[in-house]
Amino acid sequence: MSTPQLVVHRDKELMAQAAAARLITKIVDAQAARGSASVVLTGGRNGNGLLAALASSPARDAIDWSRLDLWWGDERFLPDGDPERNVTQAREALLDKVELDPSRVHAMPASDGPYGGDADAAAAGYAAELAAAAGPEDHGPVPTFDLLMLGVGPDTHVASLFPELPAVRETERTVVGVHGAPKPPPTRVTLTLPAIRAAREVWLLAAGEDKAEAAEIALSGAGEIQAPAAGAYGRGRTLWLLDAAAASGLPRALYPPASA
Ligand SMILES: O=C(O)[C@H](O)[C@@H](O)[C@H](O)[C@H](O)COP(=O)(O)O
Repeated sequence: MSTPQLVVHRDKELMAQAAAARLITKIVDAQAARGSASVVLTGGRNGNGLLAALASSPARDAIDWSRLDLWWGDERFLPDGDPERNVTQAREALLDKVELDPSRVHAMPASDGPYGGDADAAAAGYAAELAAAAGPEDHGPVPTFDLLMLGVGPDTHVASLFPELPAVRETERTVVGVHGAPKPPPTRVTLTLPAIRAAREVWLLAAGEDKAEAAEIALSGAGEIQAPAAGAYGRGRTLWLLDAAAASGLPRALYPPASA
């Protein structure tokens, strides 16, 4: 378990730009070291804001987009192409603007896909896809992600792991269906904490006043069932990327001065 590190930026816009620059460097370094990179994307405003910032970055094409494996931390269980799906929003923000290898873009199943409207079957199918991509050197039935990003919800949820609901309590399966999520839509598919913790690095994105309480709760020793973000950590590094508004409730000693 890696102790959370915090970086605080002046505002939401700067946080998105700085996180995008950090992501470019992370991917370029992974590709230089291992020939390819594996990244798990998140949905939500902060996650999509980061992707949009990356799309407009002058350094964007330092990444070899053909050697990048993309996975998702969660997905709204809706028909393919639905504007509310995380993959739809990621395509609009970035993915349709770069030359990815389609076989390396692993979207979670849609509700009109091979599993029909069965979110639990869709989750099992995605777990099988992850297991098939895992190698002997990996930690369990998921590939070792270089980076897994998570937007933090105002209630401290990450991915579709909501406080007290069954999915955050899962200790064996890597992907589960979610029913009755408090954040619409109610039916989702999500990685579980064991899958999240297989990542080398986990970045948690929290920008905006509405995330201040969640950051304070998650970083003050709360349990992962009550505060799922508290249970999201990487094997080598856990990094919270915040803006000053989201960090406003944190003890000043917990984080360095906000960037200029
Ligand atoms: O499917 C989703 O809704 C996201 O994956 C979810 O986990 C999101 O990251 C958080 O709810 C934060 O969302 P915002 O950045 O929009 O606050």
